[in-house]
Amino acid sequence: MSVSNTAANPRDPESGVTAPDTAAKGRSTPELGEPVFDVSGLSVVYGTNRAVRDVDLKVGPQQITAMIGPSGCGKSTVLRTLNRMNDLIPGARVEGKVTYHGEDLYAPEVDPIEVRRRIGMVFQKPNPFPKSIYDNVAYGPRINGMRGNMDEIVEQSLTKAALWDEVKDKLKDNAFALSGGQQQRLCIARTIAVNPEVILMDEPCSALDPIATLKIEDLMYELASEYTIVIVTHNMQQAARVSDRTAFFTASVDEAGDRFGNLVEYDETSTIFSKPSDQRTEDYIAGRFG
Ligand SMILES: Nc1ncnc2c1ncn2[C@@H]1O[C@H](COP(=O)(O)OP(=O)(O)OP(=O)(O)O)[C@@H](O)[C@H]1O
Repeated sequence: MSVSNTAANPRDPESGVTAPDTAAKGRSTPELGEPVFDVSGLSVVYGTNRAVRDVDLKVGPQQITAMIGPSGCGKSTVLRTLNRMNDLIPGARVEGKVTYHGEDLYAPEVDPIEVRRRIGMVFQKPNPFPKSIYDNVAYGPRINGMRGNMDEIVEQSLTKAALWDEVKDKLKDNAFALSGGQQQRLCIARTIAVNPEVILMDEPCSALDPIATLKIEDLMYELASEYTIVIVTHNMQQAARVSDRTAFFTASVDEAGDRFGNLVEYDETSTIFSKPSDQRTEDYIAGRFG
């Protein structure tokens, strides 16, 4: 599959992309632009359970898209469809369409390993390898056979992950010696090191204290000038602070009594939080359920 990295940067005033006034952190919300992902009629089935149904969602380039909603409404499931992580779950089946730069992500000729290199993922709990800080970052480039100066790749990745200054004098130390917040930034550096275009984040701050959380949020904001970021978060304030667009999911019950997740509303974050069009979104934002 070919990948276009040439989309105009909506955060760059010189790029010709106009921005309406809104939003998180007092910055403008970029136009959606040419979608990186176009999800249509997406359902995910686990065994016989159609856990998520009929999701339509477009993710714009170099911006932060947040998925929020009550527990079990399918946020992580939908996130995993964006880099085919669901392939790794026995019994999971994806129906509908997910395109990445216009190409079917689930076409038979698409290599899921290559998909996961271009579309990286950061998980809820920091999960560094039991290796040195250096080797954690160098691991991906090495197994991908990337050429270039490894010291430079490691330094650049750690710098982009806002960790270089804290670890540059102890690169040979074991990654487990770092704090939780540092370990999560190391995992982000490890993701960046293989040169992805997209970073998916599944509740990346839920295991972190408030200060480490704010550092990761600042980092997300920095990274969004270069990467497309999709984040699942339980923390509504976090979605409001960092994201450009927010998708609100909920869990519904069908006629047969089966529970399923569905997308209620997707819009600019400022709209979702100030004038949502669906009562369920308003209730959730107001803390009336979920
Ligand atoms: N690996 C799996 N095998 C079977 N069912 C699963 C699996 N992962 C998720 N599900 C089911 O899919 C539904 C959606 O779960 P998912 O974890 O995507 O929701 P979520 O909104 O991310 O929840 P949370 O906020 O609690 O993490 C749930 O009913 C869950 O039980």
